[in-house]
Amino acid sequence: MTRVKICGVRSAEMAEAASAAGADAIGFVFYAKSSRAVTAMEAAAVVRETPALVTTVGLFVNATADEVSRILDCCPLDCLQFHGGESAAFCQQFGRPYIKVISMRPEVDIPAELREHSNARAILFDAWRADAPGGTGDTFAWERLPTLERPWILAGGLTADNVGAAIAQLAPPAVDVSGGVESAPGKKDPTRMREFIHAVREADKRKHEDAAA
Ligand SMILES: O=C(O)c1ccccc1NCC(=O)[C@H](O)[C@H](O)COP(=O)(O)O
Repeated sequence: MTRVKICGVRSAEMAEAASAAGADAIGFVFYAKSSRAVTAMEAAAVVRETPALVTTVGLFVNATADEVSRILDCCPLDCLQFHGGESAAFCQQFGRPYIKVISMRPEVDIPAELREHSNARAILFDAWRADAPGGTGDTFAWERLPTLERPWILAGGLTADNVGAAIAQLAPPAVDVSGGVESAPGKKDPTRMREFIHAVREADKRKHEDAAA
């Protein structure tokens, strides 16, 4: 079954709606320039209310170690996600599993990134844009993805309309969505979250049926 991460959750209501829709994980954006940014205290209040089996993920973009540690002091996140140029040594110092993002800029050296982050719990492939490190709603050319024998997550411009094709073509272990399940920047929409996860489950079902045929 394809796992689903909903990124950019800002309130207990959004977390509850994501969980009710069937999300496996929710992400909190600790990047002040984002319309989805939350403070450590805001995220901590949501994490306290999040059902036990939903994984909570904190996103950082070239934050300092002090900033990450201060957030972890008050917000018991399950996992960290790094969207900038962070080294493996930086990502591993917090004693939490981490997801490393590879932004698909034209010149990215994917094998080198994979080697550097060989201890990452998962690799997330996202679209690249010079003026924003993530959550852009842009897709990228999926044929650029490497074949991987380790956990990875597909992100970048996913919606209820294209996630089925992504699963059929690429069989990602997990998908990540933000803008595609919003009604306005930073506002997660319960109906869109349900539609997105329904599309994921339908694609999983088709894959299962095809494999059995
Ligand atoms: O969501 C943001 O605003 C954001 C800002 C800075 C770094 C990362 C950010 N989001 C990270 C995510 O994991 C998004 O879900 C991912 O980039 C996909 O976003 P979208 O294309 O809108 O589905």
